[in-house]
Amino acid sequence: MTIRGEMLIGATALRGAETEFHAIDPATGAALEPGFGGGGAAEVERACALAWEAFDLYRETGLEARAVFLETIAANILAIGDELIVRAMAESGLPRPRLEGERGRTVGQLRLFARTVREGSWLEARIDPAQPTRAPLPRADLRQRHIALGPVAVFGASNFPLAFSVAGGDTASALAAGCPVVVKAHSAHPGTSELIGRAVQAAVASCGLPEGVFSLLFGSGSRIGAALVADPRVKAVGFTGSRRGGVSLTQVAAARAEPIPVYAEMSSINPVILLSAALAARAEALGAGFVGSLTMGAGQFCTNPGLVLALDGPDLERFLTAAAETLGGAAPSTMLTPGIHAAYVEGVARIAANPAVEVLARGQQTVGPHQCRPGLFTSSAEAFLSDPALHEEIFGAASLVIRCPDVAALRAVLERLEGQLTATLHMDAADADAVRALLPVLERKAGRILANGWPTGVEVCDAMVHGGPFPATSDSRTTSVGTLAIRRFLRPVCYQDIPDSLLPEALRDGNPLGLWRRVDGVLAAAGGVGG
Ligand SMILES: NC(=O)C1=CN([C@@H]2O[C@H](COP(=O)(O)OP(=O)(O)OC[C@H]3O[C@@H](n4cnc5c(N)ncnc54)[C@H](OP(=O)(O)O)[C@@H]3O)[C@@H](O)[C@H]2O)C=CC1
Ligand SMILES: O=C(O)CCC(=O)C(=O)O
Repeated sequence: MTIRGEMLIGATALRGAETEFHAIDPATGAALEPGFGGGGAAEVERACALAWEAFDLYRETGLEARAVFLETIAANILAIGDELIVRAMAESGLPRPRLEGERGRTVGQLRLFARTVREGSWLEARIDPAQPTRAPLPRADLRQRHIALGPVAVFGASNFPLAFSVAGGDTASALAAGCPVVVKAHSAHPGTSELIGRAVQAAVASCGLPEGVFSLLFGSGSRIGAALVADPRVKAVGFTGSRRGGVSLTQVAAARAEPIPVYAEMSSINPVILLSAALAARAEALGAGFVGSLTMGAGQFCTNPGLVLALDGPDLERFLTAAAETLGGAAPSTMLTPGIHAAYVEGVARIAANPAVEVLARGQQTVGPHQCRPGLFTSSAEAFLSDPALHEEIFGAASLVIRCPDVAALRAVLERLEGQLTATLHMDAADADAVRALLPVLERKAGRILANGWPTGVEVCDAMVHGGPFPATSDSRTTSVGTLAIRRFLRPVCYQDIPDSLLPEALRDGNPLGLWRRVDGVLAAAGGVGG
């Protein structure tokens, strides 16, 4: 497939007339061909108009047809072959095995949403049959299902050019819900975006769907991205990226005549708590395991363990010695973009210059442009509690270990944290009482609580929560990974006394779709109301 530097608007491909830009290979700093033309107001208008035109038709596609569409996107992505991996490597600096794994995750995610669509429980069909003889007042026939919100704007993430980008989790869940999608591609990987975008566009055509189900725009976030979020036909937003970008988009969305939800995944330092018995039993192994998680992918995961908390003492020293030794041998690795690299260098310099912080270890010296040299720092609970600068995420392989004098200080540090995607406990049986005391705090702070593991590497499944209170996300009630993500793009509608022949199939007598439905308070696969 040739990368042409073109945006995809419905069934057409066109070159934007705004400022031309190139992807940069972060491993060399060289500009990659071809150039991409940024889009402008006309392309936003066209993409949104087509999406709106497609909406009513697409949201009522049968469950089987929609599932086949998602599976076709997955097949088309695989059919691109190695060209996709080669281009993504050049645009992101990420290594081949990581990108091959990410492609598998992307395709698996689309197939998982196909299964979810077919199964249909996300429609949450509820039926409260009429009670005409109820006293003192009769009850009407009331039936509820969920419908798609409307066209969704998706912002591709820099750190997952496949799994959180053009056909990533936000797009898969929005399409599964019945929402057309307009993607604002991340400017760091436009070639990868075009390849994937063409795979989606081809699936729209071969599945006979309205062309506006999918469009892909290039250009500046603050112009074309903000214009997309402001467009009245867009009804929700999915975003993964910086706190500043995410907050800015929530403000654009809130300032609209009709405010809309923004599901922005932004910033998290993912505290890891080393409890005393676990630390005593395996401090060295924990130190090595921690550095493995910290340095994976140059630390460019929003689940990266950026903060470690433990009681001060000899066992923590053992952990720190092992971690420092492992980290000291860690090779530098290329970061995603010159901008992300510059932000990392600046963040590390800032924390290293903090008088309350000790530099415990740095990784091997860098040998090429835009490389991340890992860093491990320590400080005290007292310093952490009094200096909000120590709470800030440094995107990359840098982490801060806080020495806590006692459990009360550890708890105070946790209480002071902002919202998190994850919180990790390393514990043994003898730590159970401490865990019991900390769990209520962790539940308030984080979307996912782990025991004896590391937070990087998110499973895509039904039970996953990849979310959390602000600033981990802008809306803690949901997740951006896993099948529950579909809920972000749905809303309930209740049908009162609507004749059976006019009801959506999901709610008709006889249960023609064979759905799990709550009928008169009882959840059942079939049964009640004639089905
Ligand atoms: N939470 C997480 O998982 C991640 C966090 N980050 C953090 O973000 C920093 C920068 O990384 P990056 O990936 O470029 O993230 P950004 O938030 O800068 O960009 C993400 C996307 O949003 C767009 N955008 C940014 N700001 C705005 C805005 N004000 N209005 C509308 N659209 C906007 C960008 O457009 P454009 O193409 O113009 O840049 C891009 O498409 C990192 O150093 C890191 O701190 C990064 C990746 C993931
Ligand atoms: O750790 C993962 O697999 C996912 C992390 C993530 O969502 C992110 O970095 O944006």
